[in-house]
Amino acid sequence: MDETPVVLVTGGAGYIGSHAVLALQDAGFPVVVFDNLSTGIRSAVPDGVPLIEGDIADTEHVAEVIRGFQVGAIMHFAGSIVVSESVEKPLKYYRNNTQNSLGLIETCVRLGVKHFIFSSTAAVYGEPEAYPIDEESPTRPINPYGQSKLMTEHMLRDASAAHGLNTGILRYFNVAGADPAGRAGQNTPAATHLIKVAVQAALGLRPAISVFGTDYDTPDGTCIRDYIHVSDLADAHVLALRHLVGKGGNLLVNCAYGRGFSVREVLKAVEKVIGRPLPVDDAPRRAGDPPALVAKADRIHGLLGWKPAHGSLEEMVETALAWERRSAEESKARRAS
Ligand SMILES: NC(=O)c1ccc[n+]([C@@H]2O[C@H](COP(=O)([O-])OP(=O)(O)OC[C@H]3O[C@@H](n4cnc5c(N)ncnc54)[C@H](O)[C@@H]3O)[C@@H](O)[C@H]2O)c1
Ligand SMILES: O=c1ccn([C@@H]2O[C@H](COP(=O)(O)OP(=O)(O)O[C@H]3O[C@H](CO)[C@@H](O)[C@H](O)[C@H]3O)[C@@H](O)[C@H]2O)c(=O)[nH]1
Repeated sequence: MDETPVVLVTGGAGYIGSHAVLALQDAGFPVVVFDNLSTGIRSAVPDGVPLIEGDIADTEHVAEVIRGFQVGAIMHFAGSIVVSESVEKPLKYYRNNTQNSLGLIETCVRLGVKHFIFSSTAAVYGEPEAYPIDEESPTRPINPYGQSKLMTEHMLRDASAAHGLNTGILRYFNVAGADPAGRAGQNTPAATHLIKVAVQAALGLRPAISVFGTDYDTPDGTCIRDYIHVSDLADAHVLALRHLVGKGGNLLVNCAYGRGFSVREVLKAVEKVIGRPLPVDDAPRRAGDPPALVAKADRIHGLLGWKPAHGSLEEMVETALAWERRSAEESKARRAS
């Protein structure tokens, strides 16, 4: 058994994928990144890691890379990720998240790649009837993004049963923060994520931050989410891969800490870190947003022995802020030269 197979990371030039690449490297796995750079950036891929620029829709290109690098495992991060956009452009999401995943899964089965780890999402749960949400909670997505991901989960489950593919389905809750050592962060300039937008507003890179919806049925009227630090999430991927390599089979886990913060609580944490008020305005609800998503996260601890190391909201804000500040300084220096 090859205990450290070569890992093909689709979407490895993106936010979470680039942190997973670092975690894989730190753990001694050889890595290849495959990315079309639609939202990812070249510089997010560490020196020495091959970056193959291509689209996962091009299954022959993917197959060539799998053969060429003798890939033994896939971590599939590539996808379209903005919930509200998925409501406006659902077919983009079914194409990029569902159809392109189908092509990738088929290619893996055809070429005998043994392990497949998939970036799924809390959005598969829709508007849960009970909290906290465990992995057996009903999956009834309320937006095309969540639906497009759930369909991929089903394909993986069935492909595993029929073809013996080992699968790890990781349902991420809200991912935030940046590598504490400053090696990676969230680069997407048009990112829509709350903590990213808030730290950009804190640095004056945006005029203000809007609170989308203040009339939800939650204690302060704003949406509640279970935020997870991206480096803890990246570590969970390495543990999931080791689990599949060692034991085979299938894994379905929530990736979260099991506690929720409202939008207003997050903005307060940012204000505490920067030591002054943020420019905040109240705005209408955003399409496709469920009021609350908070996980039961016992399974990931039990099955993988996962021990989060960066769980405080302050650390998520601080690392995101440090990354944003550095990126802003670097682009200022580039413009000046
Ligand atoms: N960010 C979150 O809070 C969150 C939560 C749950 C699940 N996820 C999932 O995690 C994964 C990574 O998300 P992220 O936040 O890093 O997003 P991201 O946009 O930073 O990364 C996605 C990467 O995939 C690449 N890509 C997209 N389509 C591609 C294609 N057809 N072929 C090749 N490359 C392609 C992009 O260039 C980018 O580098 C996504 O699948 C997303 O659905 C993210
Ligand atoms: O400028 C902003 C940005 C966000 N929000 C609110 O903050 C919460 C979190 O939003 P955001 O950070 O955009 O994340 P989500 O829409 O919850 O989606 C993220 O988390 C999901 C899992 O819970 C993943 O599936 C998605 O890919 C990922 O984008 C929501 O209530 C938003 O309405 C604001 O009020 N103002």
